[in-house]
Amino acid sequence: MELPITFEQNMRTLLQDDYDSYAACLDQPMYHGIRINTMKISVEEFLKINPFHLRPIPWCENGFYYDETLDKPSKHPYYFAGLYYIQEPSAMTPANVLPVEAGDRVLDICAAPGGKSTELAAKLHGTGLLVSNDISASRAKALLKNLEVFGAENALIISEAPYKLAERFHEYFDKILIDAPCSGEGMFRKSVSMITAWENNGNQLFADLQRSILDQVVTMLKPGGMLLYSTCTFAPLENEQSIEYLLSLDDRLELVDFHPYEGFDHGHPEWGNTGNETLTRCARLWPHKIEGEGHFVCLVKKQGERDNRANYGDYPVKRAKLPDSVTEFLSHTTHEFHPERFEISGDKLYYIPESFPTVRGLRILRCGLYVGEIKKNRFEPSQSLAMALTKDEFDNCLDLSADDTKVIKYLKGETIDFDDTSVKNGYVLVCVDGYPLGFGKASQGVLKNKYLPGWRLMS
Ligand SMILES: C[S@@+](CC[C@H](N)C(=O)[O-])C[C@H]1O[C@@H](n2cnc3c(N)ncnc32)[C@H](O)[C@@H]1O
Repeated sequence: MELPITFEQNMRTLLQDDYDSYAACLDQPMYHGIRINTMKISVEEFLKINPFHLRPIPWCENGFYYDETLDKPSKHPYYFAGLYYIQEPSAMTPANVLPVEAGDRVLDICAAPGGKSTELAAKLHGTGLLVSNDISASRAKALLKNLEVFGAENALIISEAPYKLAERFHEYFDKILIDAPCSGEGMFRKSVSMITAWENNGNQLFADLQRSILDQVVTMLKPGGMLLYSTCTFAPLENEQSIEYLLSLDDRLELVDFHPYEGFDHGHPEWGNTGNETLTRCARLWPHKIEGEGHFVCLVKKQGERDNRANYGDYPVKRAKLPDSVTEFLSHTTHEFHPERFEISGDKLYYIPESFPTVRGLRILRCGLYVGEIKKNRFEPSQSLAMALTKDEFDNCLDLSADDTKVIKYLKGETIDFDDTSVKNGYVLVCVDGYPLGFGKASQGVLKNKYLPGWRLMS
């Protein structure tokens, strides 16, 4: 692969004798992975129904390599059921390393399109709060979709500049992930357009951006909380030196040693400016040392006592009496809903997470779970509700097997005929091998398609 001369010189300086094996590996095919959504299915259960050629990714319990010459996971119905996320293997490390606990308030500040947020949501498993933010409104829409497909109910999806969040969320979060915008030197094998972008932008532009994000993020972390910084680039200016900058912002911050996986390199104090030996606690993933494209990852703790009692919500839910049409619909599901957390906004019904902040004035894409639309005398359940349910939680399901041609027809938005006599007229939760895909409306063996038009399978 032809690399920019300056980049090559930089890498030769960093890698020295290893440079040739790095350059040679760029001519090999890249690695592809899927990460199982443990909120919907355990790894063990997935492996029982797995249709792909999988191999475990050593550093991620729920991550697997697939064979892209044989497998097309983005076309499989299980993808539409949210059973996994397609992700470059080394990019699985950050959300895997951040020790998210049940009930945590978690911020993912550069979250789109959701590769890490979907795993953070799975780790929270419906507890606590996930605030997923991305400054790009268009990218935040993809983030929203991916979190909805995953079945996340407890997410607040925002598109704001970090300073706007810092004004609102002082020492608010238990865990923060900063998957920083970067020069993407670990993406060259994935896309040659990244090489052109590198030539146009260089490293300094991103180093400045990273520092401006770190300035804000550090004030939002609770004492006793942890933050994880990651990039998919190799330049010390955007890695060790960004961390030196971060550590200079607050005396309470210190690097945490996390389990060193085989093949991971440590951070390099000699590539920084301060000689801080604890930089060895960072991890570097190199594409010539592991089966992945490369990453930089480090975990930082803010010393102090963590006050978990502060994890209450201050969101003033405007409790409204639910219309009969909603109550009737909800009588068909055993999904756990606390009546005091429903909110009606216009004709839309939302279910607000327990720990929820006041969000007025922020550019919000979603507050909690969008449950559905209240029409004149009826209620239309949403696609996101279907994705948040399990098959057992709805009393009228049409369960199809993955190789049934009706599944693809359903995903394409077509009306389907069925002969399952146990399916009653009215709303039906359509499932593939027991995992929900969306709703339909049945009448005498014909299913009117309610799969969200924007999500439909195109080819
Ligand atoms: C490396 S990507 C994030 C990838 C994402 N974490 C994932 O795993 O799917 C960096 C993201 O940072 C966003 N970004 C750039 N500048 C930002 C800023 N000042 N504040 C928040 N997000 C920013 C970009 O829009 C981009 O989506």
